[in-house]
This record gives sequence, C-alpha cells and structure tokens, in this order.
Amino acid sequence: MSLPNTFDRPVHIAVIGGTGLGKIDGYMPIASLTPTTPWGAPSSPILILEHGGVPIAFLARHGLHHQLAPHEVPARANIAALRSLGVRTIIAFSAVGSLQEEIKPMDFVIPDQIIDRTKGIRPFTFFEGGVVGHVGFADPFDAGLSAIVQKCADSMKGDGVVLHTGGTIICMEGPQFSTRAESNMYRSWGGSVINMSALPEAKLAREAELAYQMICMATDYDCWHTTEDVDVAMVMKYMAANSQNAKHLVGAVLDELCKQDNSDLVLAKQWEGSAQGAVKFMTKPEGRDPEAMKRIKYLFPGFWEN
Ligand SMILES: CSC[C@H]1O[C@H](OP(=O)(O)O)[C@H](O)[C@@H]1O
Ligand SMILES: Nc1ncnc2[nH]cnc12
Repeated sequence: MSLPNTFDRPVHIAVIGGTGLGKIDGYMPIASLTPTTPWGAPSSPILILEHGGVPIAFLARHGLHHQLAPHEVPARANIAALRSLGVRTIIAFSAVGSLQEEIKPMDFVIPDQIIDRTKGIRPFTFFEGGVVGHVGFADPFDAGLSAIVQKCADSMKGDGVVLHTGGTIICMEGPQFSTRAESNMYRSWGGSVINMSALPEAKLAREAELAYQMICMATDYDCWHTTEDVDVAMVMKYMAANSQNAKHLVGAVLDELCKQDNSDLVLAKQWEGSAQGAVKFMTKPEGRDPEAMKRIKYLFPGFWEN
C-alpha cells in the first residue's frame, strides 16, 4: 500500500539513520514525503513515523539503498528539507571507528567535539553566493540533547555495552579508510572516534538553527589496534548486532523528547535567531543577491529585509 505524500502537522523531531540503520524497526511509517529544496532533493524520502502520537521524521543519510557515498550525501538538501517540515531537533546516528581502547566495538559514544578532516569537496554552507553569515561552532553539538541521550543509557541491553559521554569525533573525507599513520595521528590529537559523516551535517544544522546531536556506534578499532583492520564487512556485522540497541536507545530518547518539559529544547529555542543574526551583521541589504536571499528565505521564511 502506498503511503500519503503529504502530512499536515509540523514535525519537530527528526532521526537521521546512517550506515546499517536505513530504518528503525518497530515503527510503521504514516507518510513518505519528498520535498524539493533550493539545494535539491534529500538523500531519501522522509518517512513520518509516530512515537506515542508524536510525529517523527526519519531520513536515511546514504539513501534507501545506501547508494550515496559520504561525499555525495546532499547534506544541505537534507537539513533544509527537514527544517521545512518544522524539524528543530535532530538525533543523528553514525557508525564509527574507535580510536581509544576503552571504546569497544558495540559501545555508543555521544561526542561533544569534532575535528574536520574533510577536504573541502562537499558543499558546506547555506550562506554564500551573495549572502554571508558566520555562525558559532565552538560546541558543535547540543548540550541539552546530549544530556537527554545520557539519561537514556540504561535502555541499552547487552553484556558490558557502554555509552561514553563526551569525546572528539574525527570526520575524515573517505570513502577509503585511513592509513595506519593517519589513525595514529588522530589518536595523538586526542580523537575518540572516526567517521565520514559528521560534517558538513553538524555545521549545516547549526546554520539552520537546529539542535543537533550525533550518537555514534563503534564498529571497529580502525587500523591502529592489534585486532583486525577495519573493513566494510566488520562494520556491517557490528551494526547488525547493534541495531537492537540503537532501537532501544532511540525509543528512550524519543520518550524523553516528547515530554512537555523538553518542548523548548526540542523547538531549539536556544538557537533561535543565532544564524539569522549572523547574516544580518555581515551582508548589507544592498549587497544581498536576490537569488541567495530566496534560498535563505526558504530556510527562514520570516527573514527580515533590512
Ligand atoms: C561503511 S563504514 C564507513 C561509513 O560508515 C559511516 O556512515 P554513517 O556515519 O552514515 O553511519 C561513516 O561515516 C562512513 O560513511
Ligand atoms: N574506521 C572507520 N573510519 C571511518 N569511518 C568509519 N565508520 C565506521 N568505522 C569507520
């Protein structure tokens, strides 16, 4: 049976699924939306799921069939499309390599920092082409969302599975994995985990004034460890083993986010106006390109003129 392609209520919370998490078991979609944005179409149709009566958007980062390489993910379209539905909070899952002995494959990590090792080949900003804005990115994730995920650690099952709080994610370009020299260098920098997807997603979420937290699931020890070097089969094996925990964790996190007490957090009141302010102070009205402004107004429909 085909799903409706419209949904008439705002959706405030989204989950982005990554490698090995192209869907969340246990949720029946009630709509499948395909918004187009000034930055093109998102990676996949956006499914609307229901959690205790609250609509949740779900987007598969690499496409329905994992056909998009990390550098091909249309991150601007993904973030803009979610925001256009009303989304203000994103919980983003990612399969990561561990750069620290104590972060074992199957463990979860809620990072609080990122080191950018992408190579500038991915479109990474909404603010260009005749409109300039510089948003703060000192703390790339949302502390309020991080606290909620921490609170839900007990929802996970399994011997010794740990949820580590804090840590630095290295976001590399890929799609090839790192060399051993790089892996050791990242460890010397204090990296906790490594992936290919945290950026530009997190930067764009900040520009779009969204609350964003990545939840990392460790699948391997990259290639610095005495155990086997990472390969795709290893990542997929651990992701399959871990998808039940991802489901438990996301269920518990959504339970928390749906509580009335968390409504300001979910609506990202803490970020409201930050990016629009960053644009306002840079490009003078007479210098703003009309086409660039149309794109900005897609993101921020109420964007002032002067
Ligand atoms: C198949 S291993 C590399 C791949 O896995 C991660 O994907 P995601 O972050 O979407 O879960 C990593 O970032 C790479 O894209
Ligand atoms: N070792 C690794 N490097 C980069 N991305 C990954 N995703 C999962 N494992 C990874």
